[in-house]
Amino acid sequence: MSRSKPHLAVTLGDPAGIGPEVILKALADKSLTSKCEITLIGHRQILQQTYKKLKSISSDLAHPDDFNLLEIEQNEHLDKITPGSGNLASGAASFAYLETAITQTLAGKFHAIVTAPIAKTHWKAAGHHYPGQTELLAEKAGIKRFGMLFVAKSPQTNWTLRTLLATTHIPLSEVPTTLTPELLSLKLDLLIECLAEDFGIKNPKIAVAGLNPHSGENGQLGTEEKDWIIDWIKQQTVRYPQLQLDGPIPPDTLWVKPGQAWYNSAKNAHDAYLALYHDQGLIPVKLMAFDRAVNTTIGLPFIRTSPDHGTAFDIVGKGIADASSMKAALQFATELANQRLKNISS
Ligand SMILES: NC(=O)C1=CN([C@@H]2O[C@H](COP(=O)(O)OP(=O)(O)OC[C@H]3O[C@@H](n4cnc5c(N)ncnc54)[C@H](O)[C@@H]3O)[C@@H](O)[C@H]2O)C=CC1
Ligand SMILES: NCC(=O)COP(=O)(O)O
Repeated sequence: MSRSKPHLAVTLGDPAGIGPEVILKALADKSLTSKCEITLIGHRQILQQTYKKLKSISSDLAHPDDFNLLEIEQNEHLDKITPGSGNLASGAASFAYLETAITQTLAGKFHAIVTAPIAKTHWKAAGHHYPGQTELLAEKAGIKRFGMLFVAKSPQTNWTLRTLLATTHIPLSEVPTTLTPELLSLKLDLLIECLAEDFGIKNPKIAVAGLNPHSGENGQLGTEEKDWIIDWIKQQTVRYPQLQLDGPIPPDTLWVKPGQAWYNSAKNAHDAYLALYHDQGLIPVKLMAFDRAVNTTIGLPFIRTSPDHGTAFDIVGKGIADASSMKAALQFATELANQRLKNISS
């Protein structure tokens, strides 16, 4: 693949959700599309329906015919897709879009995949039992080390919030037993590699959240910190002498400094935050940056980014879906691809 601009595969996500809308809105932004080449992966009929429905209520909307489209041939259920309510048909379609994007990317056709959101329940209805797109990407790429990282740049201070989730789509009750020193070491290794390779941060400052209120208050409010998290943190500074690893920081106060860095001044903020479970990391991310955070899968042999939001079935067809996070996902994929191409050539 030799191109002057990164070539991005953009999957439509669940065709009954807001994916097609935020994609057409994002692609109307020429400052984005001039920096990359785009191939959409999905069904032309879905894009045309979205365009027809929204063109009178949404001023900034790209015409689907202006972009390359890799049409998915699997279309026997297409007439059963109802905008605003996903089902087996929309789950089967969104799965096929991503599968195709991965196969083509592994074959060297694209530098990066940008995915619109899917609904996990509809994948399940279609017989695809994955917690999310992340796990399908990892499985098809043949890797076991991967992580879900959220990245957002503050419009106020230009500071970048980076939050890695140690565990993702599992019930809260399974978090304490899923978290192990081995799992945390794997996620930390990935984070350190990613900070160096993609962000040029060689001596990172990383903060680790506690699991329990007040990080357990010396075992009174939970014992995981006392039992092993505190020791694990000490061991990592031996493994990585260049690393500043702070924690376990009580999970409520952990987010005070990133909040200050986001709105006011980046003094004393960390380069990245390791949250121990989904909502511990994503509530602050979405509070600060719902309109611009990007979900990226680290550890893959290719780039994958996605907006931070879901399918938003409740607002489909109203023309009110905000495309900023999709724009940020396209922008970030382009930046990462350029950075990696630069790393290869230097
Ligand atoms: N990357 C992905 O594929 C993701 C998929 N999901 C999936 O999405 C489905 C719905 O999940 P929810 O928890 O309801 O989250 P959601 O993000 O779809 O919606 C939450 C609320 O935010 C609003 N919203 C979301 N995106 C918006 C946008 N771009 N502009 C304006 N308003 C927006 C929605 O209308 C809704 O009120 C689930 O099946 C979930 O699995 C959720 C998050 C990420
Ligand atoms: N909450 C994040 C999310 O649902 C993203 O999942 P994935 O589909 O990117 O694995």
